[in-house]
Amino acid sequence: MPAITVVARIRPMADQIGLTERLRGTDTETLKLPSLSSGPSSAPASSVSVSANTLTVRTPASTSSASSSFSYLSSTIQGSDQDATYNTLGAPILSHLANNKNSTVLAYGQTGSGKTHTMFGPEGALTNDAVKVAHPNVPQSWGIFPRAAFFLLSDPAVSSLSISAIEVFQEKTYDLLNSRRPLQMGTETAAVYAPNERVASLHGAEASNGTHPPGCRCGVCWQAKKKAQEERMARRDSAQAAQTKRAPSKRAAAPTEDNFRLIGETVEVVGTPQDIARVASTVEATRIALSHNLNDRSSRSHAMITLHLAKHDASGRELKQLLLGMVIQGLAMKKQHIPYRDSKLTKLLRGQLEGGAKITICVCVADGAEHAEESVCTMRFGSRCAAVSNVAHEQSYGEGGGDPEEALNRCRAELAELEEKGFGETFGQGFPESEVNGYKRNVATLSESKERQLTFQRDLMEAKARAKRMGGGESRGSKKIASKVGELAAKVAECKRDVENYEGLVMRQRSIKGFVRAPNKLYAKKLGELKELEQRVTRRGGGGVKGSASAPLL
Ligand SMILES: Nc1ncnc2c1ncn2[C@@H]1O[C@H](COP(=O)(O)OP(=O)(O)OP(=O)(O)O)[C@@H](O)[C@H]1O
Repeated sequence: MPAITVVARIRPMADQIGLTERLRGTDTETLKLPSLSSGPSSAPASSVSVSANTLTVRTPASTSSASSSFSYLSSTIQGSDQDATYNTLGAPILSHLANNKNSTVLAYGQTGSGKTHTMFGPEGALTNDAVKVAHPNVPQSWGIFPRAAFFLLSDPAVSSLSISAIEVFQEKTYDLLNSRRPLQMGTETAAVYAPNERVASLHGAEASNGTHPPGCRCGVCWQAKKKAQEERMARRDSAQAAQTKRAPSKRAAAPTEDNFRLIGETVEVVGTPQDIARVASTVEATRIALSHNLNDRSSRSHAMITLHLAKHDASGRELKQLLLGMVIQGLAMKKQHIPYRDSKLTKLLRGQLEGGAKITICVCVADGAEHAEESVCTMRFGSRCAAVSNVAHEQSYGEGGGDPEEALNRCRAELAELEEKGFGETFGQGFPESEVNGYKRNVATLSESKERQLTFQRDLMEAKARAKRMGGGESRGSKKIASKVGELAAKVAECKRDVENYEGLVMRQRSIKGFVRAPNKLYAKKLGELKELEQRVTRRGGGGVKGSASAPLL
């Protein structure tokens, strides 16, 4: 039985939902739409169709003549109905939680494909007014996260509910419920805030200078809105404190149970639908404010919201978690490589992807010719998820039975952790910062190039195996796979050259007397293990992807 259920949500075409889409990285140009048909029609063409649970993406003739069909889905959600979306994605996972299992819903897709809409709802939906109007029901426009929280609140078996929310951006983690304060990955018991780390800066200017129109969605205005909201909350809290003559903080005291605070993030207790709206809109506002101000953010920022619930049952207090994640697909993998395998995101998700947790992945695709290529990438990611079966992850390095690629991912993650703790290489005094940074960049590029090489090597192995199964010949399919094999072989060769170049550079820099100081012994040992594992994986051609429920997915 598959460990992961994959559902597709199709965002209607931009003109059907009153959306003006923009070219990535610019605020001014609108998207140029490649035509799916050779006809003169200027209307944007639909690129996604669904029949039963098979989803077909038609790619524009300019880039490819083929259409791709995917039939691994357990269901599909079309249109804007949030009730239907919750019934398909949220409700089953809540019943799993009721059986005392941790659960995860992950929305994955390109920017603008509807992840936030699915998880939170449309912008501006998370308000007290919406709660009032819908009372006693859940606001119709709300997405899965606030809805799940709403239903958990009304579950008599749930004795307390709290929420934490973090962002993973460029391999750093931030607290979305505490002004995006940097967090450090910690052990379950030793979670701490990262000291002396700068928060990625927002607009320097004062917000709301009177020149912005009402309803303006720029980063400055979002920041101002968030600040005003926080001030309102603080005023409300102190008014309540005066009434009850006791400390009113909505912030929960640090829970004693270790697994409540995996990385030291803020955990807010929620007790009413209004609390849910407040917390959810704070998370949304913090994310959106950032998206206007950090150029590269939209291709690299992921959010994870966790609902922590405590239940009283016969065996005492039970703690369960529902993780709701939004993972942005890196701009069509070919444009930039994001080394997900050893990433923070993977590390954070790993716990959820193991041991009986129910996982539902919602692959989000946007209808429209301009999104077709990205949609195919997203659907391919979904197919990798759907193929995952439950596999134990306990094998340790070097044991004959362990998957070396998985061991490699684990080893990389552990090295990163040691590095964060300051156990890695240090630098001699008197060397300019630019030189040290240049060295670090080279090391990072080297590691990325190795990762790319392994990825392409594995894809090449798979393509070769497929070519062999097809038996060659002149059919269109055979020719296509043969050309894919050639393409991948060229990429592997290119990566190999990069690896050699950067290895040379790094070695030269390391040989400068006094520049690099030896790392801590533990780090050095781990580095040795890493090299050995890299060789093992390279020897077997990148390893297999089958069966891993953690790192290889992301
Ligand atoms: N099913 C839908 N029905 C109506 N509108 C939708 C739907 N899905 C998305 N939208 C709208 O499309 C726009 C982009 O969607 P959304 O912000 O959810 O994308 P996203 O995947 O979260 O993007 P990003 O990764 O950049 O944060 C929003 O205005 C959203 O409300």
